[in-house]
Amino acid sequence: MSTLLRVDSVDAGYGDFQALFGIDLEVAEGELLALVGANGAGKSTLLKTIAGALKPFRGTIGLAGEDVTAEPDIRRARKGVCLVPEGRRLFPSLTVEENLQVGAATGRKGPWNLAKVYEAIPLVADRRARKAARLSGGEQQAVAIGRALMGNPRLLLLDEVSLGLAPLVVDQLYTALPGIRAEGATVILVEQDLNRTFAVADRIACVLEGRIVLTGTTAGLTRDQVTAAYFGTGAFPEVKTP
Ligand SMILES: Nc1ncnc2c1ncn2[C@@H]1O[C@H](COP(=O)(O)OP(=O)(O)OP(=O)(O)O)[C@@H](O)[C@H]1O
Repeated sequence: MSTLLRVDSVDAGYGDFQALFGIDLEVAEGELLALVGANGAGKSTLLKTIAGALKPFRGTIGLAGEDVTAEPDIRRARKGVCLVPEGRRLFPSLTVEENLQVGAATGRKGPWNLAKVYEAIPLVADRRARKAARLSGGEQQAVAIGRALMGNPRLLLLDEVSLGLAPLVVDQLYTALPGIRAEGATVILVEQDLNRTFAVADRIACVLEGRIVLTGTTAGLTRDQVTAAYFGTGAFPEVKTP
């Protein structure tokens, strides 16, 4: 499979503070990669750097063979890179449907439209006429994913979208994932729940204190290895598996 995303020797952070150190990562077209790591490990920072919301101090970000390091998030969005950040970022005075329509502003052609989003995430369909301000946190999160899909993402970056959500909502989001991939999206997600991670991901990358300390296919890694990498205990394999 061809490489969609290539992160090369990336250092990144905020002002004087360095949060990421020498990140190398490749994600193949169509793959689902899960980023795992403790609070503050640097997962969100990595997603922001990939999305172009944060400019790396050093290193490069390649998308489908093109160096996009210098391109801001808006230009990357037009190329299909879409970040669904932690927390709610909807327009509160707009309805759910209007918020979804905002997502189509990338102008990217593709399989996703309102009907498809409603089919994939029924919870969103049920709330379509409601103002975003009147949604629960979980409902807003589900709409944020729907809005991202409306932009026909080529690379969908989901940052802890299940955080604080009711199990029913999380189930609906995870049930929608295979369909999202079948429509052609490559996905990187941050997920704290290892059971879910192992159930949905093709590959896992563990981030510890700003470094990727372990990567491997879900089938090739054990929970113990991932847990040890998460907490920074135990020995990690010296060589990263493909
Ligand atoms: N806007 C910011 N300004 C300064 N430092 C920040 C900012 N955002 C994050 N950091 C710091 O960067 C480091 C990495 O944070 P990041 O949010 O990427 O971690 P994370 O792995 O996503 O954590 P969590 O699981 O808690 O969301 C942390 O030390 C954090 O305090």
